[in-house]
Amino acid sequence: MAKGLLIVLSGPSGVGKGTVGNALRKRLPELTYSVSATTRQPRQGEENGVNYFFRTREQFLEMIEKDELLEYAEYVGNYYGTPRDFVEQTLEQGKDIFLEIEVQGALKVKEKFPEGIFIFLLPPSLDELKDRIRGRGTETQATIDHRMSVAVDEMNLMQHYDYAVVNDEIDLACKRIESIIIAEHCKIR
Ligand SMILES: Nc1ncnc2c1ncn2[C@@H]1O[C@H](COP(=O)(O)OP(=O)(O)OP(=O)(O)O)[C@@H](O)[C@H]1O
Ligand SMILES: Nc1nc2c(ncn2[C@@H]2O[C@H](COP(=O)(O)O)[C@@H](O)[C@H]2O)c(=O)[nH]1
Repeated sequence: MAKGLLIVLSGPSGVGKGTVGNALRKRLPELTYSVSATTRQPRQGEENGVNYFFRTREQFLEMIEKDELLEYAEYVGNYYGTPRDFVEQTLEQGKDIFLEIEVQGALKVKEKFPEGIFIFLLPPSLDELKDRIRGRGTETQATIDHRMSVAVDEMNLMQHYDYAVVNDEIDLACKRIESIIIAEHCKIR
């Protein structure tokens, strides 16, 4: 059986990865979505095992030690990582899997799965990016400033990706990503 496609959506904080990812879930229910582990505190409304597996720092370090993560990164003071078994089993079953992760982690996945599809989500402008992080109302001013300074470095790594998609409008960004996935399925490998 042919393996599924590994699709990675990445880009700076606040660009809309989660929003676009959620919209894609409705449009593409046949995709399997990876749930990450993190040491950050849950935001209001977030559920353990649905949005993230919320873990203590000790539990996360144990996952690293046991090699249970496909990749992990320390991002703005917290750890985030992709549980390995779920990704590998999904691909083996011939199903596509979708990861929504930050840039350092995406580049580590690329080293292990160069055949994956790496999509960089871009904001229409840096001012709009800042407005989106601030508008979400989940971060302190210090975290917003930190995430914005990381964002500038992250944008410089876009060249390592296969596709750049501008998230100007959620619906358009989803259509662009859907088109990429359809085209990748038609590719002669
Ligand atoms: N196309 C868009 N137009 C306007 N606002 C948007 C758009 N996409 C997302 N947003 C808004 O921007 C904010 C950030 O979006 P979201 O949380 O999805 O970003 P993210 O990239 O997942 O962030 P993080 O990496 O910090 O988790 C949210 O308030 C969301 O509603
Ligand atoms: N390298 C990884 N990055 C991840 C993973 N899961 C989520 N993320 C990214 O972290 C930042 C911050 O997320 P937030 O929920 O605190 O706003 C964001 O860019 C996520 O995409 C992961 O498993 N590995």
